[in-house]
Amino acid sequence: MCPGPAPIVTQHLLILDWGKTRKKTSTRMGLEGSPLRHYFLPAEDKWKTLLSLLVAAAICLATSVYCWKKRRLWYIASKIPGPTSLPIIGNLLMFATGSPVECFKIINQLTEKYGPVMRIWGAGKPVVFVTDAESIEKLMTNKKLETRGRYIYKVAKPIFNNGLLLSYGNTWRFHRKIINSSFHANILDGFVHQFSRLSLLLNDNINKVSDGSTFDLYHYSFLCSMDIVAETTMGEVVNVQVSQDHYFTRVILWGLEVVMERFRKPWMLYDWLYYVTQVGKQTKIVMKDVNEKIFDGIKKRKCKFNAGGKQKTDLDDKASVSKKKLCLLDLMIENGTMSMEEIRDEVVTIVSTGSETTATTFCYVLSMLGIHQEVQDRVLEEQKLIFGQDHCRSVCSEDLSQMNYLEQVIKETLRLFPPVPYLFRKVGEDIEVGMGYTIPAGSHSIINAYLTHRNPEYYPDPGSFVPERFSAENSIGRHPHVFIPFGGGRRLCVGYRYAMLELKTMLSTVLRRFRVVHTPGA
Ligand code: HEM
Repeated sequence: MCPGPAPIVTQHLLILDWGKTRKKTSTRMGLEGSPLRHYFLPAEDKWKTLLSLLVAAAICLATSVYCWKKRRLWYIASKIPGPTSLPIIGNLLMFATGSPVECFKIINQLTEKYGPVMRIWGAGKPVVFVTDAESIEKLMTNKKLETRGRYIYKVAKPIFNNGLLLSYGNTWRFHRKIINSSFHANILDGFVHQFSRLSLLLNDNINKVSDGSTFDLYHYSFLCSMDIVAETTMGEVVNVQVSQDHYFTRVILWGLEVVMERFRKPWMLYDWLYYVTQVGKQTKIVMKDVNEKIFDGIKKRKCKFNAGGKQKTDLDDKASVSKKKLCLLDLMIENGTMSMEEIRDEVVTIVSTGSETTATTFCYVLSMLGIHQEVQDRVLEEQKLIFGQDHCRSVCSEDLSQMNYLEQVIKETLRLFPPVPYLFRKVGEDIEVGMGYTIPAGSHSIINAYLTHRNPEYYPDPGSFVPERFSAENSIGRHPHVFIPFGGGRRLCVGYRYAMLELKTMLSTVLRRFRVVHTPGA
């Protein structure tokens, strides 16, 4: 076959290019016309070339080693269905809008398309989303699955430091044991009168603004749950419902800002970069102020504890627990093994995780009751059976144990609107999940609670609001891992019983006094 002209032209151009370069170099060196002129480069150019070659070789070597190490992870993950991706950046461009709502929609669409075990790529790492009971159970019960991953850790570290949410390994196990015992049933029972007193303040606030028009309920419910969690954790009367300003409110609102900012801008994960930005500098100032105040609070409670003769509380002795009027901080101090910094981390973690979630759920429950008036009527019937016509009586723990229907309403609301829709886990060993797929060690998995709760296989007619789904008889036979608003496994929400008692108290107090009405389009 006759060679075409194209390669010849290409070679010719190449030769011409080389010729030009050599000519320039040899003219500079005075070697014009010498036979050596083709072989010499100036010393500085030689070093530059050598250095460039070395850097290129090092990059090639590092890339090859990285790819070699990751080959197994990539191979196993590539068997899981998911969208096609670009080299290095994976599927990150799909989420470039940065809007949480858009990202949420995209993930739901991808899961619909690729199935209950779906994989995306994020900068060389597979991220696997699961929504089926079998996979969730395998993930939740895996002993090596106890960290939420480096990304979550980095994002939230400036606020929570080594609190329960972010810690892992022995530190987490040790602290979790102490905090689990602080949430003992007898301690929680003792909190109900505080829940009730502070919910009455919420009623007063709602009363001031409920003139028949709409208002921002979240603002008031957030202040109330803030008052509740801060008082039961630190033992201090915080009263943000009255004054609206307290260091706890500041740290939580600031914390939410920081977490969202770092989540949206991955380069902010580098501390050296983050702390020179305006937000980073402000975080330092806010946290310094908050930490000083929390340390003060801890010192005061320590003094009180020491003055009381350092007697350990027998948590099973209900009478002595209620007499002592303990807060969660007291039990951490009593334990005696946690440092001031460790206690601070846990206090900030509990106050932050315990306020926003309950306030959001409270608002969703009232929205559902506004839309479903017949459900609100049933809730009120149950309240009448417990309280008669008394709209103002305080709630006690015996009352709460009778609010079965209200509990079903809360659970159905949490099913439809879980405040934590995604549960993050770093996979420590290969895990065989549903549909025969394996999630390889080193990848990230995200349990999609939102879509699991809306899977018609587990909840027929999933979009409808039907609290009766959670009655005792209708719950028989339901897979334990398809209702996961509080997560599950070893990292199950430590405050889930606290949250249910608090929500029931707040809702009972408000619903006995006010009728919630839905305003279409508001
Ligand atoms: C409706 C209210 C609440 C919801 C929906 C909720 C939900 C969750 C979820 C989904 C997790 C992660 C579980 C996992 O990864 O498997 C979690 C963890 C946690 N929650 Fe809650 N929560 C609520 C209320 C509370 C309250 C009131 C407190 C404290 C007073 C609290 C303290 C915590 C803590 C400390 C963790 C970290 C536990 C650990 O990793 O060991 N939460 N919560």
